[in-house]
Amino acid sequence: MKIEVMDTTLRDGEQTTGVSFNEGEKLAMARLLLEEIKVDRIEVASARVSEGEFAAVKGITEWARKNNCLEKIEVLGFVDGDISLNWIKDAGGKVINLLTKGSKKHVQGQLRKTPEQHMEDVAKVVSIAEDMGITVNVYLEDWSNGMLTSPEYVFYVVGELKKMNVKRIMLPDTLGVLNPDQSFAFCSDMVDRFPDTHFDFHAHNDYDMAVANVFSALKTGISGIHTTVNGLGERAGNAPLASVIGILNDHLNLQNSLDESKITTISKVVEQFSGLRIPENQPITGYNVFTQCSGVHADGDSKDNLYFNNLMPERFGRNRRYALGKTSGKANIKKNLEELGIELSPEHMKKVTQKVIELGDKKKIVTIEDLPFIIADVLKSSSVKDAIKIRNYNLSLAHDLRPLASISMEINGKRYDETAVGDGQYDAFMRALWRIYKKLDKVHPILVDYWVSIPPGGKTDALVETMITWDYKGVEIKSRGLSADQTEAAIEATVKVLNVIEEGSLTRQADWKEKLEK
Ligand SMILES: CC(=O)SCCNC(=O)CCNC(=O)[C@H](O)C(C)(C)COP(=O)(O)OP(=O)(O)OC[C@H]1O[C@@H](n2cnc3c(N)ncnc32)[C@H](O)[C@@H]1OP(=O)(O)O
Repeated sequence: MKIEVMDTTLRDGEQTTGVSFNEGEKLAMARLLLEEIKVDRIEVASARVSEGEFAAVKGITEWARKNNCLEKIEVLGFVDGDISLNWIKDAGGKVINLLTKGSKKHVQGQLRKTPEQHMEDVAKVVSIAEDMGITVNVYLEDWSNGMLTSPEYVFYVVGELKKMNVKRIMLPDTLGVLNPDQSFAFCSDMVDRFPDTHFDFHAHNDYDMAVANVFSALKTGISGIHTTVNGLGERAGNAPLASVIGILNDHLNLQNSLDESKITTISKVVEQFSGLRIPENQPITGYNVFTQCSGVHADGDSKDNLYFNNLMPERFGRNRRYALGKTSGKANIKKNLEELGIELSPEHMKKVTQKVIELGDKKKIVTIEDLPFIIADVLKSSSVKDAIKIRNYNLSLAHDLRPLASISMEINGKRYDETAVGDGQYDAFMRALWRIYKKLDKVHPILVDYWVSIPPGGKTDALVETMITWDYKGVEIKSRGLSADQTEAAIEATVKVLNVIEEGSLTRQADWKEKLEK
């Protein structure tokens, strides 16, 4: 049996706090959902809401008419005689998803009607719809609570609906109260009592069980399910389309029309339009869910794809990535280097790995974009010895006070301490450093240029590369440092140049270059 998927990103998804789609955005999403993802139906709005919503529905129905898919465009409407129906008709719609009450509590408490009166009102709307040539699907709002507290009412309502010209009956867990066992039991009950009825199940994620509930509901033989892109929707949202695709294809093997390779595109589009970021660990669509962080996993992948599951990223138009950080080993780094087309000697590989782990200790993740900087940094410093070491430093920055630096350093095994103020933290650091040099009667290089960059796409927590140009006895030298912190990167570049100077009596520019760029 083929499962029908109705996506309600444009209606329930828009009921997410703070989310409002404009006319153009709604049309773009409608087209992507129907043309690219190939969902069977979409619910695009609630009737009567606003002029903007009317224009949006009109835009979608005009496009759908030209593309022969008007029956796939659905609009939620109310039990209000012909008001919602006229709104839908004027907007060019052909399908109403009629919001009826699925629990006794709601019919009595909100509409203040008896079940019989409610059914009379519903029958009136269905009959008007028939005259207007509008297809009727019916929501049993609060159906899950109806099954928990007034099942006889639910069975009465469905019995009445079966006498009317209703195409589908939609079973919403409106308040997201069900668990998978209850979803299975209640959907089974509906399917058994009312055979030959098209039932859709509509989950909400209040207990983080929307996808699990969809899984259980689909095992009962219901005909369709509702989803939203990125799990948008009222309160905690609905069942995310991407996760539902995963369980339909991998756990239930149920026939469906969805093209999973396009799911990443629509997720990103909806992320942009809704302004709600996809959590980085969101299954299938999250930025990091196809990233292996641990070195052991990367090693296993290289040997025999030992750490892959069925959710291969390529299915969803994505690639596997290997994170760089303190949990990454050689294998992770090798995978990244392969992607960049770089090969390193075992010795350099070891150094790069050490540097990545060291940086990972300070920063959560090192990205592939950081890697060329790290390699350049490690390779450039590999031929220089370590006669000068900064043991400790303390830099202070306070409002209305000049930055202060206290440093403790080692030169050829001897310790020196100094403190200085400066115009910035790095300036204070350098002044303290040069004081030590002055005491030792050592000539120090003069800073002539200071250049800072972050890898492309880097954020405020990205690695920073500092390139400093020095003049030492008339010779221009460049050194670079790399760190998550700009001042630390500058200090690293400084120590590097001091070590090169300390190492020998090189004076020719070519020699400097050779030392620093090897
Ligand atoms: C399953 C779901 O998520 S349901 C989502 C339904 N969609 C929406 O609510 C979309 C946004 N809503 C709106 O823009 C507005 O609520 C409108 C335009 C639909 C109606 O607005 P208003 O006329 O101002 O009414 P209000 O917003 O206060 O809604 C409450 C009224 O609707 C009635 N109502 C509630 N459910 C239904 C229903 N299924 N059918 C008909 N009337 C209903 C209530 O009884 C109440 O009527 P009353 O004022 O006579 O007591």
